[in-house]
Parts: sequence; C-alpha cells; structure tokens
Amino acid sequence: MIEIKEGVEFIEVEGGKELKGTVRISGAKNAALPLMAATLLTDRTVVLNNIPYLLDVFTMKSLLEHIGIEITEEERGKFSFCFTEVNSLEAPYEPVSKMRASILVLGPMVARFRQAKVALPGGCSIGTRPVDFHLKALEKMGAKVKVEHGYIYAEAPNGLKGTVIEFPKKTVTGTENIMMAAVLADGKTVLKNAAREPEVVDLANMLKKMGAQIEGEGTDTVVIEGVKRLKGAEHTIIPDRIEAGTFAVLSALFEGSIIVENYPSHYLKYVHTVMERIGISMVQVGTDSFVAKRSKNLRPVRIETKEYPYFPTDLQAQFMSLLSVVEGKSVIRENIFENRFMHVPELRRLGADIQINGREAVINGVKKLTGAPVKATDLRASAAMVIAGLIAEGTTRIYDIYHLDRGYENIDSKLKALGASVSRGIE
Ligand SMILES: CC(=O)N[C@H]1[C@@H](OP(=O)(O)OP(=O)(O)OC[C@H]2O[C@@H](n3ccc(=O)[nH]c3=O)[C@H](O)[C@@H]2O)O[C@H](CO)[C@@H](O)[C@@H]1O
Ligand SMILES: C=C(OP(=O)(O)O)C(=O)O
Repeated sequence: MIEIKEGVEFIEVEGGKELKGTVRISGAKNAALPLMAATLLTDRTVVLNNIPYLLDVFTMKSLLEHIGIEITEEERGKFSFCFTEVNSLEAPYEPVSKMRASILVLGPMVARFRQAKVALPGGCSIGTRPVDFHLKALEKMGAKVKVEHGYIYAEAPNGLKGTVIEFPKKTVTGTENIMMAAVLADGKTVLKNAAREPEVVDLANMLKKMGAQIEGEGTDTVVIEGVKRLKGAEHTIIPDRIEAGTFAVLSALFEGSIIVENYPSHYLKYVHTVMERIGISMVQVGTDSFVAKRSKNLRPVRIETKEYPYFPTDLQAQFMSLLSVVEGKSVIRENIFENRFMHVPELRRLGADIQINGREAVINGVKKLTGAPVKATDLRASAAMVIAGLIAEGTTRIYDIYHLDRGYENIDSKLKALGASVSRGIE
C-alpha cells in the first residue's frame, strides 16, 4: 500500500553523484489501469500479474472495490479480481477526481449493467482533457448520456448495439473504454482512427483471453464482434515504456553506467531514432537489458510529440531535461496536450535556458544546471525534475512530489540502488 501524508511532501535530490548499476522496469501504469477496469466485464476471476504499486493503481483498486469487486493480493504484483455482487453503479467524485483513468469504468459498467454514474475525471492538468469522444461513442451505441452536476449519467436499458465509430482524434482511454463497451454489445463495432498504443493492444489481448472477439488491435481500425459473456483469465501486464524511456535518459546522462532491465525496446523504436540523432544508442546487453552508449558530444534535435508509434508526449518533459544540457538549440513541439510545458519555468529555476513559443519550446543547451527548489507540476514533469536534479550541481528540493508516486513504482529505492542521494520530507 502507498501512504498519503499530510502537508507538502518533497523529495530532495543531491546532484552530481555518479549513478551506476541496474534498474528493473515495472509493469505499465497505463496498461494496468484499463486491465483492472476490464475485470468489471465478467463474474469470473481475473488474475493480473506484474501490477505496479502506484497511487493510481490503488485508486483504481478502491474504485473497483466500491463498485463490488473483491480484490486479493496473491503475492507481490499478483492480484485476483472477483466480481461477486454489485455494490454501487456509481464512481464517486473522490477517487475519480484524483485520476483521469477512472473514466475507464464507464464503458464496462454500461456494457455489463446497462447503467453507470461516473464523476467527470481529474488527473494531470496538462490540458482541458474532455471525455466527449467517449460519451459520443456510447451514445452512438445506443446509450442515453447526460452530464449534470459534475457527473456523467449513462444508461442503455436495452443494451449497447454495435456500430461504426470514428474518433475525431486519436484517444487512448477513449479507444479502451469503447473497446470494453463493445465486447459485450449486440453485433459488430468498428472503431476507426483508433489509438495504436501498446497498452491498447495489451487490453485487447487480455479481453481475447476472456473470450472477446477483437481484430485489428494495434492498427487504426479495430473490429469487435460482441459476445454474450466473458470468462476469467490470467494476464501479465507489459513493461512500462515510459518508465523505461525515463531511465534510458538517465543511462545516457550517466555515460552508460545504468543498465535498464526488462526494457521494452520494441515499444521505443521511434524514441530510439530520436536518441540516435542526439548521439545516444540503446545497446542490448542481456535478454531484456539495455544500456545507453553515447557519443562524446551530444547534438541538439527537434522533437515533435505524436501518437504511437511516434514520440510519446509522456516522455517530452524528461527529454527536455536532457536537452537542456546539450549544447546548441533544440526544439520540442507538443502536439497532444495544449498545456504540457509547466515544467519549463521549473527547469529555468535550475538554470536551463528555455523559451516557450506557442506549442514549441526552444531549448538553448547550457553547460550545467544548478540545484534549486522546484515544483513537480504533473507526473512526467516530476520525473523531469528528478532527472534535472540528479545532474544539477547542489541540492534540488522538489515539492508536490505525490505526482511522481502516481506513475513511478519505488522510484526512491530504484534511484538509491543506483547510488543517488534522494530523501523525502514534509513541510
Ligand atoms: C491513463 C492513460 O492511458 N493516460 C494516457 C492517455 O491519456 P488519455 O487517454 O486521457 O489521452 P487521449 O489519448 O484521450 O488524449 C489525446 C488528445 O485527445 C483529446 N481528447 C481526448 C478524449 C476526448 O474525449 N476528447 C478529446 O478532445 C485530449 O484532450 C488530447 O488532446 O493517453 C495520453 C496520450 O498518449 C497519455 O499522455 C496519458 O498518459
Ligand atoms: C498524463 C499521464 O497520466 P494520466 O493520463 O493518468 O493523467 C501520464 O501517465 O503521463
């Protein structure tokens, strides 16, 4: 269990220590959350392995328990989910407001129980992040949906019907939510302009083990033939490509002294092409272990975030920390979220030279960063601050660090094992 403490929690990072050793990548947050929500689709037991111990995972656990799922920790990282009786068809404000992915209970609840009341979701404030595509898709499948007093009310008394849904823009949780709704709908659902992220594919793989009929996952057209019921299954969650990318950046900054184990290189192919342009190669040193090899002088680059298989927005902040010490002018364009540069003023406190110009950040590499008090403004921004703090001269105190615990399992112990000086406190 993860403890939430009173007051403003911070992490203090002592920069300039040589990091080396091996770090193991955990299960993916963004796969674990939809897979946990999918357990609402059956009355049989589902067992999930490789669940990361993250705040978001425990928020999803409480939400599912509130709805009526009995969740047992069989061993570390292995949980069984058994839906015995419906306790509530409401996902209340308290857990939902903490986590964007709570919206993922909507599709399964409407599909299986024909009604749901779900608070409008919260999560990282990196943009307005509406859920209109989820709601319009459910309406097209025959649900009546209204949003009132901060809650989404959806009902489909005669069940959901398969149809063709074209998302106006690619949406990861939207694709997952509607895929889960469609597996129990009557007839065929075609999802066009679907998200292709590995986490969407992981969800489809588990749903197929449960008896769902899905084709085309991982492409932008997914076809789902609804079935009457789903059975139980056991599934192992894929490694977290964003945590892996975060440690790849550290491996590069510490001259290849950090070996990253359980590294899902196949999900990071595009990221690797960007790294190659900077002068960094991820080299395989074991079955699933990789290490960064870098040229003496790293080169500035232009990066644009884009849906999978391209450069993930969830690695943008961490790469900005790296580029802030790469000599020359780099540019990062954020195409997915309109407010995902909140780490820029914080990096500037550490001495980075970065200007924002609309959707683009222009980074002029400096020779070194220097420690300062900063704020973790969102999940990946927190990781960017930790990276910057580790390479800065002196001490960096990062406030509002709870964001980090939403997405990085045991980050303190993983970093300490590499020789970093990190400690937590409360002010
Ligand atoms: C739990 C989870 O998996 N979170 C990930 C997921 O978030 P999430 O699924 O919330 O992000 P989306 O893919 O839905 O968002 C993509 C874009 O579509 C817009 N949009 C989305 C839905 C909608 O109904 N209307 C709408 O306008 C969003 O505001 C955003 O601009 O994908 C993001 C993009 O890779 C990642 O940063 C998040 O880490
Ligand atoms: C933005 C993220 O998470 P969420 O969608 O859960 O807010 C993230 O994982 O970087």
